[in-house]
Amino acid sequence: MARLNRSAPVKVEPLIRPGDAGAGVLHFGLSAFHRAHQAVFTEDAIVRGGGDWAIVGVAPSSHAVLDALRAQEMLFSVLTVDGPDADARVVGVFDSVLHAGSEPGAVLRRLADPAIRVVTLTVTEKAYAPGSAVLDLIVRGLRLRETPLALVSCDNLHGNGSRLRGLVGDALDDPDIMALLSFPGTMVDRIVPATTPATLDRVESLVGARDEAAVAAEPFSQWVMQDDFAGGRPAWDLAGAVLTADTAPYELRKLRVLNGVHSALAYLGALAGAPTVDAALALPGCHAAMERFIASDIAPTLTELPVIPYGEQVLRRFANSALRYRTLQVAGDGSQKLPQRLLGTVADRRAAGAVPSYAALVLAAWIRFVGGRADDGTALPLDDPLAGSLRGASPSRALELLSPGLADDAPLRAEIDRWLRDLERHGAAGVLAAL
Ligand SMILES: NC(=O)c1ccc[n+]([C@@H]2O[C@H](COP(=O)([O-])OP(=O)(O)OC[C@H]3O[C@@H](n4cnc5c(N)ncnc54)[C@H](O)[C@@H]3O)[C@@H](O)[C@H]2O)c1
Ligand SMILES: O=P(O)(O)OC[C@@H](O)[C@@H](O)[C@H](O)[C@H](O)CO
Repeated sequence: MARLNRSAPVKVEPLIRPGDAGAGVLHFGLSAFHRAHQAVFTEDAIVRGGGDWAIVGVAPSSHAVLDALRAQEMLFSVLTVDGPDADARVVGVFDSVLHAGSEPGAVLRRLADPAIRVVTLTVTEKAYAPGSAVLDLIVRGLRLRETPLALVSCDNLHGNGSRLRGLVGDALDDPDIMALLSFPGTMVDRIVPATTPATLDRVESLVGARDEAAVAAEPFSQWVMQDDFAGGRPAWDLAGAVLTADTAPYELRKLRVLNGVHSALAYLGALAGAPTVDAALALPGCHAAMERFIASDIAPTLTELPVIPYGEQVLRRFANSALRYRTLQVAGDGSQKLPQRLLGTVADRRAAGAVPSYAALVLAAWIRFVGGRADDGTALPLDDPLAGSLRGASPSRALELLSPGLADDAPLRAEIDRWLRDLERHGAAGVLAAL
């Protein structure tokens, strides 16, 4: 079958074609999530509101997606999957792509280019640290900047806008340039697993061309953002994004409920041998356990938005059997993710004098997971920047690596130890079934 490109005969035409709109957004991280989320919102915004807002994508290190997009003249597909149903869309919103490692000069020129008025990022939690290569490159480019620009973190971090502002401000140390910049907070949400060969085959049959940059995603997609764009923005509101003064309540609810439960399913599921999130949720007792985790531990820490109906919706989304999100993918980088997703819940419940038992179970499952063996003895991979220290660490040391002082909380520690004994004795499936 022919490769997707601008002249390939396809069954699904893109809503816009590369070149129809000039470049206005520079995006770092050609992640699966970016392609299924911001790229789609931005294409819809251009269709409904016009403007030169096509995306220049920057790959921080890997060449794979960049090469595929270049081979396909910037076209790629998004497969929306819902149980047995699937629908494909071809997206033409990319203007061009650059490789940060081998084309840093071109990236710096784009960061200084007045046509670029928004920079977005999906660079994973671990890149938000002083000295990270991608932030260093961005700061080098910002030193050349003379016109207003918004920098928008689209990663799963609480207070992502202020976090990025702090890191950039410290590294830049230049109030005049900082005065040109804004850092709107955002809550981003669409479940987008890593692309598999089955995704590519399904896209091929629906689109009528081979697409090596395709992604699959659930139907649900949400983007809540603070309306603080120093250089203007695409008409994302016309594409369904929610513009609000304060994104914090949305971020907190999403991180603690959706991402917290996702990680719970990842660690418990991986220990029990469940390959995917939907399979973990289907383990006997698991759905009810997650409902209680949300109601008993998470909901009392969130007062501004309804939590229980949101949690029910999240569990329905996780049950989507077509997503096949691997538990091992969600389980990766736990040392970077759990502080965002779980430790706020733990801290708030401890401050209220309660011991969050389900959150303690998730911590125990993570400790057992980093130990490297599933309940049946199968080896588990550990993809984490702290892997070298975590492998072979005692429970106290693992908790200390996650957050200094966590292991010293005696009531919490007793609950984690109780779960560790239960997991050792009965396995994760046995523990869930008995809850
Ligand atoms: N997949 C989802 O369902 C989803 C949903 C909401 C938010 N997100 C956010 O998007 C991010 C990407 O997720 P994905 O599932 O698409 O993963 P992915 O593996 O497709 O993409 C990861 C991206 O991060 C970049 N990256 C990795 N390590 C980096 C580093 N140290 N410095 C700079 N860049 C780095 C990679 O180059 C790649 O572009 C997540 O970390 C998360 O914060 C993902
Ligand atoms: O993308 P990560 O690796 O930070 O986390 C894995 C998932 O929990 C996450 O991507 C969710 O699918 C997503 O946040 C849903 O919007």
